Amino acid sequence: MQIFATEQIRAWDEYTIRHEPIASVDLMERAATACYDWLLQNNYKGKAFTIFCGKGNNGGDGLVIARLLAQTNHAVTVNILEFGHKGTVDFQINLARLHNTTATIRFVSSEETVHPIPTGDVVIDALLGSGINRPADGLTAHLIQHINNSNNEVIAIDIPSGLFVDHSSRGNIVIKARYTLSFQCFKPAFLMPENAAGIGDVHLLNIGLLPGFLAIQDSPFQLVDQQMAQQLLQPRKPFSHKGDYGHAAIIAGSYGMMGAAVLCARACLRSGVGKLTCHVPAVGYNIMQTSVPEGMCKTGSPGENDNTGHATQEMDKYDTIGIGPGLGPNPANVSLLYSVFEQNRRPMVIDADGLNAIAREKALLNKIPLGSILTPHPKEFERLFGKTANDYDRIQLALQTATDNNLYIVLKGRYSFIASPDGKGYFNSTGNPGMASGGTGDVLTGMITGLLAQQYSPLHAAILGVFLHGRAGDLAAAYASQPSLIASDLVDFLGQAYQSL
Ligand SMILES: NC(=O)C1=CN([C@@H]2O[C@H](COP(=O)(O)OP(=O)(O)OC[C@H]3O[C@@H](n4cnc5c(N)ncnc54)[C@H](OP(=O)(O)O)[C@@H]3O)[C@@H](O)[C@H]2O)[C@H](O)CC1
Ligand SMILES: [K+]
Repeated sequence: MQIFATEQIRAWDEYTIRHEPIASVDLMERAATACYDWLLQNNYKGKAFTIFCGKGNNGGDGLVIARLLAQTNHAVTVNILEFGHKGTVDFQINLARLHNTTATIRFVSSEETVHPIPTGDVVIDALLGSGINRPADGLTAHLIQHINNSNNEVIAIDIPSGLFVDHSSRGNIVIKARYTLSFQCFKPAFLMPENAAGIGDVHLLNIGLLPGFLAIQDSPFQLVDQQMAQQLLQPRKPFSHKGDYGHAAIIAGSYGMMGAAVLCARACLRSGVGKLTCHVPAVGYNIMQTSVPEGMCKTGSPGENDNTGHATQEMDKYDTIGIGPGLGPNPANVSLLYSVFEQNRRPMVIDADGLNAIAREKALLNKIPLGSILTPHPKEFERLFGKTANDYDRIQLALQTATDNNLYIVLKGRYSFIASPDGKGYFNSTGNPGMASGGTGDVLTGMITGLLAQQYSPLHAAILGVFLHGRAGDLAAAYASQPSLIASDLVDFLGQAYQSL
């Protein structure tokens, strides 16, 4: 699914108006009716509503919702924020239509004319939508704060008022919504952690914008959804053997952190790899052989209770390598990476302490095999590439770094972001907060490594890996719960995640 910026959303509206064809006021009716239907289907039937409208088309949506609610015997009060002009044409048409209903209409022209919001009323926020072009200030900001301070439940239409669609809103005064009812496609603002406090749960409503637009409009950002993941999945061949699915190596683990190696290796196996060799220090030999019997195991100094030595011979024989989970903050990681990068020039996966070693020894960045996948969480990303002012800048920096170094960067988070060297970015749609616990990243590294070994391209391995990882988390959380979810569950549910595609 494409993710569009403000101008593209506007262009899609216009395309639909022209080609369907449909009058813009009727498209507004359709959008607002979708919101009204959502309210009735989600236990808001019979409630009282206080609706705040600006004088743009977002406000117009609010007026239509008000009319539909009033016509079905809901108590509705509409507060219209005076912008000092008459409002858009569709706003005016719908204001005239609203006058014929039982809705109470008030105009808010100063702080003195702001009424308290009755306790228990559901607030609909239709002050500002995608037409916002500056931070809310003055009376607009006052109204937003008034709504936020009321403790009433707020449902934002299209986007919480005050939030910019496609650039940072840091410092803005923004509506804090319980739900955001938005139209047709995700907006970049919904995917940024910095906006988490305002957007609540986002529900996308289909308002019938014409799909033909998607063929003529490219977007640098896409949402990885079921359809995209399905298209990437390669079926297994009927007459195949383990040699057809690649030989992966996992270089991981240290004293006290062998669990990371186990999780990573088990995830790699479950992803469908043909053969796996685990490179761990001697201290972890028994652990690996017992916990991951399907994998082979190599240690740096066999027989010794050695914490540091990872075998580095014959690295070139692997189709790919996943390196980093649980290596620990060991200075020897730097020379380990030099050795691995020198011997094997195929795309590989680098995570955790592998990334931290590169952050320490920046010269390693130029040695990484082209097309490799880096999987940092935000802190690791910062150590590697520096601080950014906001989430949008971080995404731009990830894209720039991916392009400059011919690498893929998987920036882990609620909507993990994959930066591709061609300048395109992919936000993953699966996953849940239950996955915010130790070891889930090690599982992801194992999965992507396994997919790379099976000859998925780096981009496809990264996309499918993050999608399946999140899906496994969603299935595990549905089976038990989010708080109880642990990284091993992701490995256990990976089979069902594949099945769900
Ligand atoms: N397909 C769809 O997505 C549909 C969306 N619809 C709805 O339309 C809005 C977008 O409507 P638009 O009229 O373009 O914009 P807004 O209503 O968001 O804003 C209107 C004007 O407000 C002014 N503005 C901008 N920023 C501020 C601010 N910080 N404070 C005060 N006023 C502000 C600005 O005008 P100026 O002349 O003052 O610059 C805006 O133009 C979309 O969000 C949907 O809700 C349609 O219903 C159809 C389908
Ligand atoms: K809004």
